[in-house]
Amino acid sequence: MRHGLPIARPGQVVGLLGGSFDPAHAGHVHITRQALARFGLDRVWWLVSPGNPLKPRGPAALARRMARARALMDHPRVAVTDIEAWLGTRHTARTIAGLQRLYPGTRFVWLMGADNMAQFHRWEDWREIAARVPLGVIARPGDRIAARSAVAARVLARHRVAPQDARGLGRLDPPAWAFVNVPMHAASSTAIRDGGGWGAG
Ligand SMILES: Nc1ncnc2c1ncn2[C@@H]1O[C@H](COP(=O)(O)OP(=O)(O)OP(=O)(O)O)[C@@H](O)[C@H]1O
Ligand SMILES: O=C(O)c1ccc[n+]([C@@H]2O[C@H](COP(=O)([O-])O)[C@@H](O)[C@H]2O)c1
Repeated sequence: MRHGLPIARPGQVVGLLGGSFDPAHAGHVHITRQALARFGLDRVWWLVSPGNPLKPRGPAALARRMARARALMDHPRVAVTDIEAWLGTRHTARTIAGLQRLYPGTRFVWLMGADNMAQFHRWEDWREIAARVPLGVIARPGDRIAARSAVAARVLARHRVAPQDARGLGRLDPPAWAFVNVPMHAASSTAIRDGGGWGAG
């Protein structure tokens, strides 16, 4: 897959890691590897966003972010994609609806760091997202408690899957979500931008 859509075989479980990736960093690579193992995923697709609808400042050019992400994420079961630009979506609910139409036999899991779980109730149609796909939430320094006490975590409390059962997450019918307390990685795009640029990972 270079440009356009990646291939998924029917029945595969594909984790979707949406992000600004402005720029991609070692934390993204770390959580991707953790997600493959802990959530029993066959594949992970990075969805490099045209722009987070909640972030006031637009990110760097998509082509530049894609190039950086592809240079960094080198794994046979991971694809770096610009699917949202291709679909013309930037709201996750619409992206997932589009992917489910395009890949009717594929099971998707939405992946996110604990910081995004804490904000999840502010996303457009977040309840629809939780009704469409299981959610795999990964620990992030400083945000573990916020994620587990988040509005969405409370609303979805009875659908939470124990961490030891998270490997089967992709085979469950939504709503279902799991929080996994993996070894954490402190990298962040903000820190890289504040540090003066995209030179370091
Ligand atoms: N170090 C990390 N640990 C856990 N999750 C992470 C980490 N870095 C990024 N993520 C998750 O990856 C996804 C995409 O993150 P994003 O591209 O916004 O990177 P970021 O470092 O959070 O960027 P920014 O600092 O600009 O907000 C989000 O779900 C985010 O929670
Ligand atoms: O759909 C929304 O309303 C929405 C609001 C905030 C963030 N998101 C998505 O969350 C993912 C992570 O965003 P970011 O900027 O934290 O990397 C990315 O795929 C965004 O499109 C989606």
